[in-house]
Amino acid sequence: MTTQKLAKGLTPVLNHVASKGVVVDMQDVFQRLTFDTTWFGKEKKLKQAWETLDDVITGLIARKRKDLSDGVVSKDMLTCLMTGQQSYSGGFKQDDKFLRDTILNLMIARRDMTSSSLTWFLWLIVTHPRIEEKIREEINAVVPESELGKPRVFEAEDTNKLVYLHAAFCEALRLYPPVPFQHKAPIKPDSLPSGHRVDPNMKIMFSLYSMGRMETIWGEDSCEFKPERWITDKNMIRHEPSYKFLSFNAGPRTCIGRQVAFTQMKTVGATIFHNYNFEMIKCHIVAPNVSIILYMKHGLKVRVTPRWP
Ligand code: HEM
Repeated sequence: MTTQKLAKGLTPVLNHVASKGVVVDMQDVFQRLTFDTTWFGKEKKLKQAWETLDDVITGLIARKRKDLSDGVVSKDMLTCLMTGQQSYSGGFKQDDKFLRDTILNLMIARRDMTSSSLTWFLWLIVTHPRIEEKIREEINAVVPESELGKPRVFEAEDTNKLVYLHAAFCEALRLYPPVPFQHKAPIKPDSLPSGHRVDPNMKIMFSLYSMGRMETIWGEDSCEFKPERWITDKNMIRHEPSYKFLSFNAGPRTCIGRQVAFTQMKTVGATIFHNYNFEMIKCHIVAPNVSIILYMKHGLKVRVTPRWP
């Protein structure tokens, strides 16, 4: 699913729930949106599911290999991986098992991380009206005058100038990292900067969730949702080192989908806040679940109303 389709796929669903006046779980909507796996039924055994995925992915790789040998070169991630372009693959050609695992990773990573981020982001914005207003002001400034006050689906190109929206996503990811904790093991005995000795039998756990809220890392207002902290005096996104802002991991296994994720999230963010108002359901409890992905335990139940007739 391309970035544009992601935002386009959302509007018919939201128009429908708005017209019926029903309560909708936006976490569920975002999860369905970001991963189209209807062909991969829940009742299937894991082995069968793996074989199906294997067949599909092997077919994709074979088709791409034929395209490449016929001289058809397109600008997608699989082409980059297969032709060994530096930015995606580290500059060497990949074997089929590596390609298959990477494609699977891309499919799964996309669904879980992006839908988790969108869910927390939406909740944070709806519960911070001042920030919601600023996001809408910024969105209005990029909409051509002839299209103001009308429904609109945003595309990747529209989102380049949305600095405040980008900052709001960074801030949501800082406070609610979709991967809330990680572990690493040293390949040989070593000592940490703290002086603690570590060896290959040990696993070092660290909590990204806690690190995103530590005063020693982010300052006294570390627990506040404040997109402004990400914006420089020149109205650009402030660069934070990946070992400080760890939501995309750091080092050699860092997320390769970071830019794609921001573009997708911004097209969805701009589209939903331009077109709809969201109202939280009273008494609905928003709480994180205990899992390797930071979902909302009870989903995100809201009512949706269109902003334009
Ligand atoms: C907000 C959205 C996203 C977040 C927060 C995120 C975060 C992460 C994190 C923390 C890892 C490291 C996982 C680990 O070491 O166990 C990772 C890896 C990865 N991500 Fe993302 N990701 C996001 C979106 C995406 C998207 C949209 C794609 C694909 C287009 C993607 C592709 C990948 C891949 C392929 C890896 C594995 C890299 C490797 O192991 O070499 N991610 N991501």
